[in-house]
Amino acid sequence: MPGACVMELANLRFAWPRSQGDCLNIAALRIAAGERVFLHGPSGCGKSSLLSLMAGVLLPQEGHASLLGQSWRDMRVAARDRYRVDHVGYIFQQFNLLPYLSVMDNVLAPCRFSALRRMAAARQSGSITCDAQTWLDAMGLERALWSRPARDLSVGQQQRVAAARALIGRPAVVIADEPTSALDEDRRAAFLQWLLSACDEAGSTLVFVSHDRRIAEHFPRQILLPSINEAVAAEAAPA
Ligand SMILES: Nc1ncnc2c1ncn2[C@@H]1O[C@H](COP(=O)(O)OP(=O)(O)OP(=O)(O)O)[C@@H](O)[C@H]1O
Repeated sequence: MPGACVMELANLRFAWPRSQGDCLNIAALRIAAGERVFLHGPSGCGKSSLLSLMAGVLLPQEGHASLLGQSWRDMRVAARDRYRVDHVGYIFQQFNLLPYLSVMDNVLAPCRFSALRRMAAARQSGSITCDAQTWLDAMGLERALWSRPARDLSVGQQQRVAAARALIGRPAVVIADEPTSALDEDRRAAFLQWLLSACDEAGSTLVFVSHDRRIAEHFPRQILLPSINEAVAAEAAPA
């Protein structure tokens, strides 16, 4: 049984400033609570732009994008930023860790900005530090690394820290933009298993972007974002 609607896009049109045409033109897309969604398509088709619209980083020129029933357009910039950190854990392709901060402090960062995440983390695990430990353990990150600056870690280790940071405080949605592109095949498979299990544990909906169709089989729902000329998001048959 699909859960309540977490994300909704309707009659959405988005164009980058000074671009020739529309980047995205999506009639309808709904993502339900607890879904595992694999979003794919060729380079430049608009996957990262779509994630930014889902997370309220960008606003469409036309149509509607909402998270948990709240339209991004109805919020001012500061309110959008707060709402995003409250409800979205974002894993970036380049991790975006603060290199001079420890692994633990990087993971705790969302709790510094979001009272909601802070309270959820403390309620679930007893303290925000214990919640950070939960997710670092869930992502298989060795304890000896937790006090090290993020810049000392390997690419694969940094990506796991980024995932733990996304999961702390159990946000409604985890968005992952090409999180495995810098990992070799073994590390990619392990990262994916850790992330899927951790999202189950957190009860977070997962929207995962990748070029790599081999990953698709791990996701019950796959969405193909065709080239911008076709300008329609279509549900793809399972790979
Ligand atoms: N900041 C920007 N300003 C102007 N145009 C942009 C900007 N970011 C992306 N675009 C354009 O929007 C289109 C979609 O880009 P986007 O990064 O969303 O695609 P993508 O599917 O994620 O690509 P990739 O798989 O290569 O990461 C591209 O034509 C790109 O050149």
